[in-house]
Amino acid sequence: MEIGDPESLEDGDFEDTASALQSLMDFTAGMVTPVRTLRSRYRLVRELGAGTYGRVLLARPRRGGPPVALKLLPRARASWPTFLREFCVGRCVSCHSGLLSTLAPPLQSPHHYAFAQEYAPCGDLSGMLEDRGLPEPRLKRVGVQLARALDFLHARGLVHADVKPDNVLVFDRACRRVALADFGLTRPEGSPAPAPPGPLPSAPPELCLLRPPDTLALRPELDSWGLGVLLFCAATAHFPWSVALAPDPGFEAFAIWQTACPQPALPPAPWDQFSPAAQAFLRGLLALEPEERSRPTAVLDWAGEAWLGGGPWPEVEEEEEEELQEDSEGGGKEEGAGGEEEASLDEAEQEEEAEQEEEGARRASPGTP
Ligand SMILES: Nc1ncnc2c1ncn2[C@@H]1O[C@H](COP(=O)(O)OP(=O)(O)OP(=O)(O)O)[C@@H](O)[C@H]1O
Repeated sequence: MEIGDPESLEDGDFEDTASALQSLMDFTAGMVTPVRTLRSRYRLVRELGAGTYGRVLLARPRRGGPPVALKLLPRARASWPTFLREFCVGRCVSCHSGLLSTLAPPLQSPHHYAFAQEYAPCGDLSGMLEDRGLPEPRLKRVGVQLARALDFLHARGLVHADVKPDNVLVFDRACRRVALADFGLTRPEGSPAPAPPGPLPSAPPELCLLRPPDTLALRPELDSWGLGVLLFCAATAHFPWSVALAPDPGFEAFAIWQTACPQPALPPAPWDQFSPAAQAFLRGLLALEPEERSRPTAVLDWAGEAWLGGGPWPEVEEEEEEELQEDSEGGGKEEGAGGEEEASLDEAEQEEEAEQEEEGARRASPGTP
């Protein structure tokens, strides 16, 4: 069975998905290409970002072709199965435009595991939200694309488990294409999820309440909550709370609104800046009880309605004007599209240099351990 086959996963069968993924990982283990240095394959241009587990570099394949985002997992921190799982999940879901494509072959150098992914020229969504939220047309595009992407993952028995603005990559400033990335925590539905290492604003209450060593079986409802928080962030440029637990004041006000019976005529701030349609789907995605939560595709039912107050939105004029502006400034252009100087040595290159030097030294003195 392939994990990309929804027919065989009608019941979201954990055993089937987990064993299919394990088989794929076993097979892929024999295909990981050893390289003496990553620079033999790629020209490393600059760092795109860094996360908990690794770093991502803009890189140009030496064989030619478009620039890629090279994800490096230091072998000192990432285990072999962790690397294989992230690569295999990424490959399996690469056919969906709302999920970032992972490119073969996976590589291992003396210090890193690595694989390439398609490069998103506009970076991640959190970078677009520094000052203000997205205007309505872009917000809707983000919501619709991510709802479909999550539905695709869930239909294959997988739970992303890390839906947040940092993990949404943007290909153009109008958000005509965005893709969910970072499959480092993606697991078959039903897998045990540990308590988060610290308070996370995108984690649902059931995960925030978990105390080590307890675990929680991963369900798609975890991603529904992540999508609800993400859409709030995309609209307002803020998280609704620091953590989804009392006594966080933002969360308490929301929880009182969610459970009030009868419902008050007006929602509390900041939820009152959303239209009644958006309030309805956000309350569904952010239901406090996981079993009452809407599927991500609930967003699609409301795509024809206004989501924000303050409209009407001059969609065509606004977007076209901005795109023209970007074109004239060269924004969204393929970066490193040939002819550029190789970047001065950054940290990753220095590491690679060190690898080469170490190896040279070992060869020069064969008796040294
Ligand atoms: N394909 C890409 N194109 C452009 N930028 C990227 C790409 N992939 C990653 N980045 C940038 O690098 C950052 C870190 O990437 P990623 O989330 O994959 O790393 P991570 O170590 O798994 O992070 P986390 O701590 O969230 O687990 C992203 O938030 C983004 O800013």
